[in-house]
Amino acid sequence: MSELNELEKTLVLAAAEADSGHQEPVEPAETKPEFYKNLTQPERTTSSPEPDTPSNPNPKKRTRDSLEDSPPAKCPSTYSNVIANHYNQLEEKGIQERFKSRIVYLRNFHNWIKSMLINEYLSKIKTNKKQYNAAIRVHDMCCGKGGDLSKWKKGGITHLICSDIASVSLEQCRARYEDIRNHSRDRQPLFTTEFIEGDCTRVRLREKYSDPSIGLDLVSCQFSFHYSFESLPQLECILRNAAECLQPGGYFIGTIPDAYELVARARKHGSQTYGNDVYEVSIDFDVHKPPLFGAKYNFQLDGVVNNCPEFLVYFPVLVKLAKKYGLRLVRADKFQDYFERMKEEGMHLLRNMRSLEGFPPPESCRLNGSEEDYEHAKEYVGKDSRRNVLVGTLSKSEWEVSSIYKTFAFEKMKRVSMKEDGTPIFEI
Ligand SMILES: C[S@@+](CC[C@H](N)C(=O)[O-])C[C@H]1O[C@@H](n2cnc3c(N)ncnc32)[C@H](O)[C@@H]1O
Repeated sequence: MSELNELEKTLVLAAAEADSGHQEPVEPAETKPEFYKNLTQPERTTSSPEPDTPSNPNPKKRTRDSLEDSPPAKCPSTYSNVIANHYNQLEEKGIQERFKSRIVYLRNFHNWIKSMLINEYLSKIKTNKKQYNAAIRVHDMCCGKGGDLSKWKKGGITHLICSDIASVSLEQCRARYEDIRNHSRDRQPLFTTEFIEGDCTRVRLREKYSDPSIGLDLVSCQFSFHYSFESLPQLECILRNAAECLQPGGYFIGTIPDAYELVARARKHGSQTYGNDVYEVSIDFDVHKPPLFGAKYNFQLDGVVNNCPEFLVYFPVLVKLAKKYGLRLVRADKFQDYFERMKEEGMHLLRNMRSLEGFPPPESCRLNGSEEDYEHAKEYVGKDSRRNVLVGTLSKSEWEVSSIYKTFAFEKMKRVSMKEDGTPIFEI
């Protein structure tokens, strides 16, 4: 059996072991037909609804010309400062420190997922460009400290807009970019950049672009989109930011926690708080009646105290509302399914990025987790008749975290006409 198959099998095994309760989708309480009606009939909705109680989006009749051109939604000031402060205060850890972390392979594995997702959609964009070497313009929305800069470099893009609410992270991103540029020995010039500090759930970012008429090919929002589900106006605002400068055929991609998974685990454990030695989720809403917006929970990873609230992303609402902004869902995959689909193509990168832990560990090394965390790998190796079989895996605890997440990709539709009231109509 090839090494490739071994890796696959072991990871699949880990997934099965860490079965996180694949249950029937959990329907939030407020999937009211009127709400959907309003989402499907843009002319009857408002771009600035009443500050919502999550269960009552309370749409009013729209007064502005078009959904895309309406002003940023007004929403109550709630958690944005808390979130910005949290990220501003995060310590910048060196590579050595990061490598000692209990969740080093989990972080690397998530980085691999992001790399594969970015490559997948950059490849589609390049294929669709008629002109060889055509410019590729990207917006890394909620870019953080610039963890994806090297991915953009490898992807050969032309221009990158980096935006984030946390000024300290954005400065670190800028410094990282300068560092890459100063150390770049490539003959090809590195992509150009612009950095925008702002809350993408409350501010129209286009007004801050150096060229507001820019046509973007890709908008990427990694591990951040869920912050927008605090309220309907915030979701509307981020969707408009994602969509309005995308060219038809361009993509909006990202990674988010899967609401079904978070709620199903709470129900399975019969508790608002659950987790293992590397993560803990504390849910702040009724898991039997989750609201559409503002379903707040706390996600703590690797024992780091975290008072930063996160919000459940109810995916069907995202898909419905995205259509209003001309975004059509292309696909969404749980991380384990995305891995299944991409593992062969990404096997080389998986190794290079050290995204899996070797089992059994080499003599001089210790396992990252406890012995029980590798029972699945032990069992697998034990069943193999060959001697000295080495497999790549994630510890069960880390896999339980990874299997919470999913990828998504939307494509920007062509705007074909406009209703009398200015509502755009997109090609389906
Ligand atoms: C988990 S980090 C992810 C950073 C980066 N995308 C990555 O994958 O490495 C989440 C980021 O989202 C940013 N963020 C959260 N809410 C935001 C908002 N409303 N507007 C802009 N950025 C936001 C945070 O400041 C933080 O940098």
